[in-house]
Amino acid sequence: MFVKLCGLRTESDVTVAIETGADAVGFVLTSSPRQIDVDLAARLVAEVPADVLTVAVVRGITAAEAGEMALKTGVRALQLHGDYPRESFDELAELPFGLVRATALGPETDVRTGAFGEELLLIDSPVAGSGEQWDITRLAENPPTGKWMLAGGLSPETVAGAISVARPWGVDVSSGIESSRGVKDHGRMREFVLAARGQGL
Ligand SMILES: O=C(O)c1ccccc1N[C@@H]1O[C@H](COP(=O)(O)O)[C@@H](O)[C@H]1O
Repeated sequence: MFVKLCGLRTESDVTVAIETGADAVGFVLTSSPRQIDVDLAARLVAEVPADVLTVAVVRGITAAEAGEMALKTGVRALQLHGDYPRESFDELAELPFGLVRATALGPETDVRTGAFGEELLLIDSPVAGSGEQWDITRLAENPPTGKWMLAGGLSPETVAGAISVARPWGVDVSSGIESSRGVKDHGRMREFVLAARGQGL
């Protein structure tokens, strides 16, 4: 199970994420309690070994702005969160990082990974980064294909059950591994990765 830990803000967050064996780490560059600036993100990205995917997470800015920020940080992937159109992905296609299309599940959502040219698809709750759970049984009506990650209200306590219902390729979490909004709980980061890989208590 591919595991992404998102919203890291400090060197110790990054160190612990790497220790847990997480496959990917996310840095939020736009408005959020977890937002960090490009310079700090670049410093944290530089601490991450090559076998861990580094992801810049953005919402509510143009594709051009997102591409410029991602380039400055040196991340290997850019997560476009929200309703970015196909044209935004086309605009960013030649840049030297992969693209993650992050969207909530609606009746018209294209749930085929790669439909917009992205490498990974992320299906999230309607309010990204809120920690709110959503009805993942709806995925059965419109099952995603390819490499797709499940997010939205996951936690060490819920992730194993969510995986058994939704059968994603990977999982992504932010709120569920925090002690308070924006502050990562290193114990919960460890518990989450273990639980996602079926090694929880
Ligand atoms: O984490 C944020 O603050 C955030 C802000 C803007 C866009 C995306 C954001 N996070 C993404 O939301 C999910 C995690 O949600 P949850 O907090 O676990 O419910 C994950 O995809 C993050 O990349």
